[in-house]
Amino acid sequence: MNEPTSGRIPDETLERQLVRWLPDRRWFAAKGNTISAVRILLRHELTSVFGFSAEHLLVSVEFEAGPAQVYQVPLGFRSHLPEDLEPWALPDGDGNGMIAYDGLHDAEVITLYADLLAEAQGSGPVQLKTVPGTVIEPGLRGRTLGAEQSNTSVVLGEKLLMKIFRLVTPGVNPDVELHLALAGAGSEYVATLRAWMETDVAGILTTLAMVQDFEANSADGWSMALGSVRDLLIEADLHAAELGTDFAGESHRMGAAVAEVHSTLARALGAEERQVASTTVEAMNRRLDAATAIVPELGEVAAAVRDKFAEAEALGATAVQRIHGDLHLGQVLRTPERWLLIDFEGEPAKTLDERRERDSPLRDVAGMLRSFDYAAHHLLADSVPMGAMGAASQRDFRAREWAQRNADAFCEGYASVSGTDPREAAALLRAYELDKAVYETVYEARNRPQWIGLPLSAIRRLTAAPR
Ligand SMILES: Nc1ncnc2c1ncn2[C@@H]1O[C@H](COP(=O)(O)OP(=O)(O)O)[C@@H](O)[C@H]1O
Ligand SMILES: O=P(O)(O)O[C@H]1O[C@H](CO)[C@@H](O[C@H]2O[C@H](CO)[C@@H](O)[C@H](O)[C@H]2O)[C@H](O)[C@H]1O
Repeated sequence: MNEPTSGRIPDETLERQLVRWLPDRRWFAAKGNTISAVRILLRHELTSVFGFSAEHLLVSVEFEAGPAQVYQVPLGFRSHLPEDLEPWALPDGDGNGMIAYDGLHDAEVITLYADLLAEAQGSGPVQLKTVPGTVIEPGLRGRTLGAEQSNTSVVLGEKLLMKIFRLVTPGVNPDVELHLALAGAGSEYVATLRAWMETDVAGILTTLAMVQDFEANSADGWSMALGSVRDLLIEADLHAAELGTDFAGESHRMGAAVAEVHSTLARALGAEERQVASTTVEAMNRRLDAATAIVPELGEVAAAVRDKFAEAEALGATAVQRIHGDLHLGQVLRTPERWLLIDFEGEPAKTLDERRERDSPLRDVAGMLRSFDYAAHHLLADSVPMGAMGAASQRDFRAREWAQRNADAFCEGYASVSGTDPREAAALLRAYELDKAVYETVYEARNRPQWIGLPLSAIRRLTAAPR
């Protein structure tokens, strides 16, 4: 290690700064809960030279109500903060002449992680594991990848993507677990896993980050779908099928890719039959109750939603296996060759045990159908007042047509690989769509309140559908 810096910000000061800084982070998963305290669990120095240092932090965040959560907060410290890092500074800075900031927005800090990867070793309690056969060249320069989402992803030398999990749940992250299983089975439909980072949290080996090939020439499904919808809304006299940017062919291929991944996961990790009533529907009703306490508008539709959940019980038993768990258009990447699925973490709001449970592949299909609905309507949601969202305007009609056309194409693509069309289990598929839309109302209430009309309209439409 190099010469130590003059000042190290004391733990208590950093903890106080984090109480004020964390709630506004995009990746802070406990929006709506008031933080009562932040406690540093791990504070490990990665480097320290005069005027600059970097530390890897794990903090426990305690709330006025509800269980504590662990977050990962790599920090940089500088005596003078360059302008581009100012937005990432923690408030009330200048502890001991140093200013703390989010290290994952500083190329110099990110590059420290790239160096650890190249050495294929960790630093102190932070351990790195490379997949056998992986050699990572030294000197890869780091940069933050675009907008933050549930986690923070950085690109190393335009070759590797390192995703640093923010909310850390003790245990092996399903993103690493499922990527390993899929790679082991030779799946072509995921980016190749190269390494991961782990540490011990309360005696449990816990994933901190994962590293996979960066698909530089890819586009994400959400941007591609929006391009198609935008063209449709400009030319609202045309049907979706008449557009040069019709998306149905891509949706068909995407459905086929999802079915391939499901079949590989079932082969690699097993599948079984489960009763729909006592497992799936019970859990959906519990989730609806919890969501209604947060989004009061759900109270008006809760009985109708429950009726639709009950219709799914008629199926008796259904096959369950490991699935993606939070599939939407932002979780698929189109490379020049094929669609890839990314981000196998499952829904951020679920516990690790829930995310690792076997579930019906129809949950993933429903996730994508919900996403077609979002893509079709969100440009309208930004321009039309929420009260008027259901208005039968020409553009609204076209948007619905687009969502239906792509949902059908996706299901047909899925059936072309699996041999079974997901629409055959219509009641269960609808129940999963409703369950997802209920989850989305909570997600939107907490993250993007201006979008809450999207899932609420969908719930009204899905509950009005005939048996
Ligand atoms: N292997 C990859 N190559 C290129 N871009 C990727 C890759 N994996 C993810 N991305 C991009 O990074 C973004 C964040 O990835 P994701 O795994 O969804 O993170 P989060 O858990 O934060 O939602 C995605 O929207 C996608 O565009
Ligand atoms: O951060 P993640 O990608 O793990 O997922 C969370 O955020 C998503 C939004 O970024 C959210 O997805 C919802 O909005 C999408 C459009 O932005 C839409 O395509 C999805 O269908 C809709 O569910 C996702 O639910 C949430 O878990």
